[in-house]
Amino acid sequence: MSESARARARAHQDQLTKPPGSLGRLEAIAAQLAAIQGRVAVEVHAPRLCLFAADHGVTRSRGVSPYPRTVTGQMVANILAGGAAVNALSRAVQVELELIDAGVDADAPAAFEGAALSYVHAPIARGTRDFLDAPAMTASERAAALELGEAAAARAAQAGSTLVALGELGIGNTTSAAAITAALTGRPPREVVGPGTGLDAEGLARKVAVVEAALARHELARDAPLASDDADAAVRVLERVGGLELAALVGLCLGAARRGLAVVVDGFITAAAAAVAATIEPALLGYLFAAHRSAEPGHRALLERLGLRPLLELDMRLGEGTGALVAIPLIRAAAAAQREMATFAEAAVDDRGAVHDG
Ligand SMILES: Cc1cc2ncn([C@H]3O[C@H](COP(=O)(O)O)[C@@H](O)[C@H]3O)c2cc1C
Ligand SMILES: O=C(O)c1cccnc1
Repeated sequence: MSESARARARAHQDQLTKPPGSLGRLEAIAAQLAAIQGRVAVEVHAPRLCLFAADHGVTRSRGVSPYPRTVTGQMVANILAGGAAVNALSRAVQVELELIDAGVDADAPAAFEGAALSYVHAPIARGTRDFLDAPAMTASERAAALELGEAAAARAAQAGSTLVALGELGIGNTTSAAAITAALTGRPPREVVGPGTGLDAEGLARKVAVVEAALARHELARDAPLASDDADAAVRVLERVGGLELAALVGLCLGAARRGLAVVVDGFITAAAAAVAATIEPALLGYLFAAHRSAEPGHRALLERLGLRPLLELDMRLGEGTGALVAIPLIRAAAAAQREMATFAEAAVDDRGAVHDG
């Protein structure tokens, strides 16, 4: 992060042909990009959505999602065919899409044609273990998933991207995200567990009980938040109650920030991954943009922990990176204003307080 570039960006913004501060939060976005990129003439080049998919052991018999786990693999096929929300939105906002199978419980899909995306088939396991029985993943699976995310960051940087967006797919992953949220923030499960894809009241009560049991099983339940830099504890939480796509997203966040790329967080699930990553490496915080605030209740607690104010509030609760996608045009617009506008001097526009002789 370059605090001097941030200060220069702020000073430059006050020279541009507009009343000071009149581009509102777009100015804060552009100043943050300046700090990330170390220059005033910021740009959003080749933005890319990295969408990690994986299955969750907790979906086998616990009734935590209204949808069966087979939907994860079927949605992977749908994305490869170009028919998911993430395909339509990434086309609409012109963001590159990379889909990475980090651990889907399905056979490798047949060759695909037509959809404008790249696909990486690198499953670490056929989903996690049920975290009511055992840690969701082993230490070596966790390390491999972090590495998968790190490799995605390296590919994005290699392709010239200056911004990556976080996306996830995995039936049951709002349960994993809620367990992570409770463990990191110290909030009780009933406050951070939500309906996900649409559980009824009975299902919601079951899901709260599952998260409570998982926290007790792994001795993660606590009434206080995890220290903001307790890296070992954050890794432990990830291993015990996380998911392979979540661990890969942690690796992506860390790898992207290390390479000076901005990171756009999507909804509740990606925020859980970002919060784990920021506890491992607090310097990540300066690289994060929160795209929106999901309807899922635990998202608010995570945004508070991260100190992020979401750009949008659209009552979205889909995932796949869809909320991040709709926020990228705002970030792009903020960069364009800072880079392209004329100053008062360049445009010969009188600044405030200029005195006319008559
Ligand atoms: C058809 C379909 C498409 C999706 N795309 C994203 N999700 C989202 O919902 C899932 C998490 O919710 P839960 O924890 O309630 O299962 C994840 O796959 C997430 O990406 C979807 C869910 C469904 C059903
Ligand atoms: O906020 C999210 O990311 C979310 C919420 C529900 C289901 N899938 C994703």
